[in-house]
This record gives sequence, C-alpha cells and structure tokens, in this order.
Amino acid sequence: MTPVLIVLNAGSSSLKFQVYDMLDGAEPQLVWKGLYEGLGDTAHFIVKDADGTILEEKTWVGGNQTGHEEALMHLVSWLSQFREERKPVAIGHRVVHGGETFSAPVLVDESVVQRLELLVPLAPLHQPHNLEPIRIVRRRLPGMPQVACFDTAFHQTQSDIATLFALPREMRESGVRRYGFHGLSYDYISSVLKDYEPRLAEGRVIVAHLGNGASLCALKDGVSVATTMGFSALDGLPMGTRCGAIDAGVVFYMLREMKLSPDEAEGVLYKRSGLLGVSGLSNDMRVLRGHAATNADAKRAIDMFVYRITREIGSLVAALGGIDGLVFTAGIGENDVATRAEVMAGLAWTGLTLDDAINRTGGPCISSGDGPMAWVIPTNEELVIARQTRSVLGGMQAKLAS
Ligand SMILES: Nc1ncnc2c1ncn2[C@@H]1O[C@H](COP(=O)(O)OP(=O)(O)O)[C@@H](O)[C@H]1O
Ligand SMILES: CC(=O)OP(=O)(O)O
Ligand SMILES: [Mg+2]
Repeated sequence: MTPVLIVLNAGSSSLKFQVYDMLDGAEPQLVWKGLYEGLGDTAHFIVKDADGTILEEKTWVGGNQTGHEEALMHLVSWLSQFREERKPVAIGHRVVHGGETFSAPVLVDESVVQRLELLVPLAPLHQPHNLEPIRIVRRRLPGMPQVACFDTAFHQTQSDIATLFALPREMRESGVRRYGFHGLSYDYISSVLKDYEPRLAEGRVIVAHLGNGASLCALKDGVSVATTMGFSALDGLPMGTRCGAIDAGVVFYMLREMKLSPDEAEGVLYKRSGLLGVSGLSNDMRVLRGHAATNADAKRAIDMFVYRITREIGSLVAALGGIDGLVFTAGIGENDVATRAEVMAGLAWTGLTLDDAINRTGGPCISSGDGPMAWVIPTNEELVIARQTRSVLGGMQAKLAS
C-alpha cells in the first residue's frame, strides 16, 4: 500500500486538488489531479491522471448541496475506491497569508487555525476560503494530519528595508509591513532554475508570475530579495480584477467623497478593477486578446498591464543591481505569446532580446544573443505544497521516534 498526500488549493467557488505518491526518499509523484468548480451553484468535478487523461467527470445541479464540504467528502469517497493500493496519510493546504507568525509550513492544530483566522482581513479574497477545508477536515476526518503551506513564507529572506513601509514605527511593530505572495510558485521556479540554466540558479533573476493574481519576484542566488506584492495580495501589478498598487489617497477619496463603505471600496479594488475594470469586458487575457483589434478598451487594459509589468521589472532590476534572467510563469506568462513579446520589447534597454519564433512555440528559452536570458517555465505550486507537507511530516515522525 502506497501512502499518498492530498494537496488542496481552495478558492471561493473552487477546490483544486492533487494526489501524490510518497515514496521513501523520492520526489512526491503526482498520481491524480482535479478540480471542483462552481461550488455552491452548478458544481462540476473533473479528475485526470498524471498524463492528463480524464478519469471521471460529474456535474451537480443543486445550490447549497454542492459546497466545499460536499466536494471534500466526495473526494474522500472517490479516493476510497483505490483503498487497496493507496492510503491518504496527510493533507497539505495552500494558505495565502502566514503573517508574521508563520515563516515556514506548519502542522495544523486548533491554535494554528485560530492564528490564521486573524489574518483573514489581510487576504479577504483568499484566506477564508483556504481555511474552510482545514476546518472541514478537522471536523469530518479528525486525526488526519494537515499542513498549512504559505504564499508569504518564501519572502522571509528579504531585508528589513525591502519589507518596510514608510509608516510610523508602531505600525510596523503591529505587523503592517510588506509580506509578498505567490511564494509557493517562486519556490518552485527557484528550485528548477538549475535544470534550465545553471548560471541562473546563482544569478539575478526576475520571475513574472502572471496569472489571475500577478506579481514579480527578484531572486538572487535563488532567494527572494524583493517582490511587488506587499501587505495584501492587492499591491503591485494590476491583475485580473485587482487594481495593484494605487495611491492610498484614492481610498480616502472613495470613502469620503464618493461615500463608499469600506466593504464597497474593498469590493471595487479586489473584484472590479484590473483588466476587468479597465476593459469593462473581462478579467481573462484570452478574451481581451480576442477583442483587442476591434475594442479600444480591451487594448487599453492590455497596454496598461504590459506597461506596469515593464515598469515594475525596471524597479526590480534596480533592486538586484542588474538582470541575468527573466522567467515568465502562470496562466498569462505561460500561454500569452503577445504579453511576453510586448514586455520583452519594453526591456530592450536591459539587453534582453526576444527570439520571436521560439516565443511563438512557447520556449522554454525565448531570448537570443549574449545578454540576459528569458525563459518560460510552467509553475507547480502543488508540488511545493507536497514537498513541504512531506518535510513537516518527516520532522513530526523524527520527533515521535526520538
Ligand atoms: N491560453 C491562454 N492565453 C492567454 N491567457 C491565458 C491563457 N490561459 C490562461 N490565461 C490567463 O491566465 C489566467 C489564469 O491564470 P492562473 O495562473 O491559472 O490563475 P489563478 O491560479 O490565479 O486562477 C486567466 O484568467 C487568463 O487571463
Ligand atoms: C496571492 C494571490 O494573488 O493568489 P492568486 O494568484 O491565486 O489569486
Ligand atoms: Mg494562482
């Protein structure tokens, strides 16, 4: 019987999962991956094997019959058909915010859950949904070890200066500082750089995680020295529906002059801004690209996205004192040929030169010449969660044995 790890990444209406074989000493091996989406409404389940072959699909019509709890229990029952071969031994979760308290993955107990709940206001779009399956598992599968893996933890290597807001000291002391996110993705990219180009693993590399959420990270010798997201996942680059960095004065104007409540203002910044807000059309780059030739607002949204990425990369080049490599990853970074080409064009001053033909075929190396290199590297946040979960469990077993 092979022990397996379940990796969960829960969103507001979706639950992504992956199942990994845990063989002694080897990298966790992906066995199944799948998704529940449309939770709370018309829910859809799909599961594939490691090669991407669809094993099963199912749709439920039934509103509150198909929430996160039902999805999780359906997953447990789906897995039980393989109980002769594979036994779940732990669950690893993506938790977006670890705050000041958690600088590494942690075994979940009641006090951990309580401390993570305090961070909900810092990541309202993510944290409540990340915590929900943790609570459900504690109730429905008591005794199942759970490990929380944080998007913030990878950035703990940053200097005090890089994480400081220019606010009064007592604010910093109460945890108001830059944390940074997408750390599970940056951890993965950092871990595979040597397989793509050994020089990058020791160089000055900027990783562009461009998905529905988007940020940049400056890596030196594989560790984070600066990033565009700050206190919350609202900072930095504009995103699918989030505004990215804006003048804090805009928020006061919304509250005082436009008479928005704090909740309404938060809704505007998190859910109605970014590519969606500027285009008035969609948060999805595929849709915007499809309309850009005929719809000026779609084009404007894309141009703003590219402009801001290019500017922020310039800022990280300064933080690193130069650039040896640029990596594109996540939904847009991995798939949108035109975004990569446009960002690269804006960075010609760094010596980055695009190989147009290779960019069209997806890379992996999309640069030419002797200057800095550019790569397309698919991210794998779930594998990092599996690695971290296993290492926490290993530590726990070692403790029990001693
Ligand atoms: N083929 C594609 N071409 C261009 N953009 C794409 C493509 N596929 C996905 N995307 C973009 O990637 C986004 C999803 O990225 P992803 O990294 O999966 O985000 P998240 O994990 O935050 O949901 C979509 O909203 C869309 O903008
Ligand atoms: C932290 C964050 O923005 O995550 P996502 O990209 O999944 O929205
Ligand atoms: Mg993501």
